[in-house]
Amino acid sequence: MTTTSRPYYRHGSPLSVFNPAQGFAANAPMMQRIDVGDSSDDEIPPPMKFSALTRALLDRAPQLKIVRKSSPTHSQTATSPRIVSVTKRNPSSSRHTERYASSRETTPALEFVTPAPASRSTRSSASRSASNPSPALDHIDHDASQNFGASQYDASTRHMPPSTINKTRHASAESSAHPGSVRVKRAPGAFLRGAPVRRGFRRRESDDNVSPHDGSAPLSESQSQPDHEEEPAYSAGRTSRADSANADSAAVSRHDFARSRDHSRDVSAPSKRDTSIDPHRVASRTSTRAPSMERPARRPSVEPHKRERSDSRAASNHGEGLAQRRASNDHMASRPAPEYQRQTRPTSSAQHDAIEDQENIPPPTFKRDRHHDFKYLGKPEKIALHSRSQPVEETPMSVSTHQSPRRALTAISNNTPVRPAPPPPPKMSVLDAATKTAGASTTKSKKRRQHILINGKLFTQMNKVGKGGSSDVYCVMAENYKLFALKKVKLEDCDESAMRGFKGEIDLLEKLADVDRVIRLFDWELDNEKQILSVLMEKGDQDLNRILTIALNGTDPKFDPVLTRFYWKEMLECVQAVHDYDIVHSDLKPANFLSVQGKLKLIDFGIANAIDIAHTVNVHRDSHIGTPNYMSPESILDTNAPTPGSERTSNNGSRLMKIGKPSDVWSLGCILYQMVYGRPPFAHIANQISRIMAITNSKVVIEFPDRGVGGVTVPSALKGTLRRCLQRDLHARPTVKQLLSLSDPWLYPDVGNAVAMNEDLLAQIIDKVVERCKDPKRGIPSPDEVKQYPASFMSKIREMVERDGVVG
Ligand SMILES: Nc1ncnc2c1ncn2[C@@H]1O[C@H](COP(=O)(O)OP(=O)(O)OP(=O)(O)O)[C@@H](O)[C@H]1O
Repeated sequence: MTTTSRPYYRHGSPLSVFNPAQGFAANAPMMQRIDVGDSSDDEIPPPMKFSALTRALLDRAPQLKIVRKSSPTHSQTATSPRIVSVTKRNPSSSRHTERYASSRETTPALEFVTPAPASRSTRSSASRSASNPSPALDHIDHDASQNFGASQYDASTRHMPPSTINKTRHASAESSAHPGSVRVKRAPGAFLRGAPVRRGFRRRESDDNVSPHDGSAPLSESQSQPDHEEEPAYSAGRTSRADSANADSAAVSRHDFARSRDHSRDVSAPSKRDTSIDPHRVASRTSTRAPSMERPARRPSVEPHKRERSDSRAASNHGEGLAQRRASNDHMASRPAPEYQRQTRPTSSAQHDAIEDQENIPPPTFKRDRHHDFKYLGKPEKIALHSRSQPVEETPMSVSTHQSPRRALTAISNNTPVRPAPPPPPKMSVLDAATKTAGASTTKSKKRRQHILINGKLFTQMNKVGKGGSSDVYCVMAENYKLFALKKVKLEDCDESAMRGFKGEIDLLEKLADVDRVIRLFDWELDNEKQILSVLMEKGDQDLNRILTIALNGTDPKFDPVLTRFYWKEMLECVQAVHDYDIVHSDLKPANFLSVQGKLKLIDFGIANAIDIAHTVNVHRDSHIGTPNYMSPESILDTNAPTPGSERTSNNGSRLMKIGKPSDVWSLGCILYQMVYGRPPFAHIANQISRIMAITNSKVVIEFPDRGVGGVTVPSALKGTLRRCLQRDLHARPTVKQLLSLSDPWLYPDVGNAVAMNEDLLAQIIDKVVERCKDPKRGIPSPDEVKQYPASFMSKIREMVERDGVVG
């Protein structure tokens, strides 16, 4: 799309009324707003009347050109020469050559330079001719631009290759075809009112952007960059374009035009290209733009002084403008061609004529099918509805449906109430939220990460692993990442006996430091200020109480002889280790056996003591002793039945009792009983006092059922071990050393010549003996023969076990 000054008015054309004699100047805004680029320009003008001299020259020359140069008074305006070229060979083409004078005629003969009438800025539908498949029209376009003298062009046009004009226009006109052209209604009534009636105008993107792939002539750098040149308000060298814009935004009447001109600065909407030039300015305009002007319409008018300034800027900023054009060209080239630009262009003259004929029908701007319209423009329907809701007649601005959704939304938001504020952003990042621990866990986490110094060595306190009657046990990590157990004993509530007990425990642990079956003591520290005794020990995995709880309280618990035997032997090993040091633990219970890497170890020597020569030891017990389930009768009797005046009362009032190694054996027997039957021997007695009385009362018989947990048969050897350990007579109890001996049938059932026996096997043996006795031939067996029977039967049973794997 381009604008050229055309001094020629068709005879009889409504535009002919605008001549200087009638007060209309070529540069009058109204004139600039008139776009004669419509197809009406293509009408064949009436034949010209030539003088005699002219006709003589025409007769002489094979071809004649009449060039009308602008008059001096109009030369400063954008007045272009009018070149009339007459070609003899093809008279019919005069129609076109009259519109687009060509200097490339191969045989120019004569040229008449005639003063051009008052020029008017017109918007030439050069693209139409450029898009015309006719080669003649193509070169005519080019030549026409070449013939425009420098003085006749504004500054911007001067720097632009002539083809720019054609290129700019042809793509839009051809690709968008009917809806995009400027329409000047030539209704007689409208012209009588003094101005052509603008039926509608659509400025499309294709007017400014030329797709390099739309099949037209190759684009030069300038050709593809008319945008910055065309905007008078924001870039230099846009006079031509500004004229075009003025024409685009033609008002219906002079009154309308004047109004639009008065408010041109305020109400003019920048074209879409403006956003690429200065988004801020566009945004500011958008904010003040009336709803009807939300579309980037062309300026209704451009004041003359502004155009002059644009012209001067065009000259000085040509280099900059060129760079902008290049950048814009790259940008536009990278943009996908809109759908309408990909429309099939007519290639035949018939098609071209069909397009030309469309000017005679009402412009489709106001009667176009909505869906078709926006399919054609590639715009959302919502935007189209909004845009078209603005009646053209009520605004001096041209209303176009060509607007970006962004602009439409902006305008809508300006007219809508303030939207509710969005929800506040999250106060913390996703990572913070994911890693955050809230509430008590945070406190615990901080405590876990507490650093502790024990005799100058730094440890990191971690989780708590156990809790006793007077202490808490934590897992701590040394600087070498090894884990230890730290037992923290609160001494503030402890009396002297308790303090003595803790001191005795440390002494014993230091004494048993080399004993593998005793938890190892590494270090200890007494904090007198905080009254805390810290004991750093080897860390165990879990105590036997937890192991038994899991095994006995699980689903379908069953007595497991193998596992029981294993832990029984482990416990014996631990107790044997301390008994070897003549130390009585005196508080054996499952919780004091700790599993460390599969091996049980003893902990909690708080009331343990070295034994005296009499194999008894004075043990100080206070009230904090827990459940009596594992307490031996002698320890209970001594505790519960002190004899007045006896030595069983200590100086500080605590109970004093003499207990020895047999007491630990009783306690071991209680633990074994629990493993077989699921509970200690007297745990079924709910009342605590009754339970203690039952333990000490020799008349209360301890039951040893044949079936253990889950109905599993309890081996006789196991029951034998239980019966021996749980004797109230401490002297009758076996020692730990005996329980560990290879002769123990429970711990070592297959040791020696012993074989497993059951009732079936025994019945077979008895049947054999009876049969032998009933044999009349052999008679009653002799005494010597009877003496051989045991060895004979044992041999056969072993053979049977080895052969069949089972007895019987
Ligand atoms: N070295 C250790 N490694 C792992 N856990 C331990 C360790 N020492 C103790 N525990 C856990 O802590 C619990 C209490 O320990 P301990 O019996 O020594 O404390 P206590 O205050 O003496 O208890 P009690 O009231 O029986 O005298 C144990 O049952 C065990 O689960």
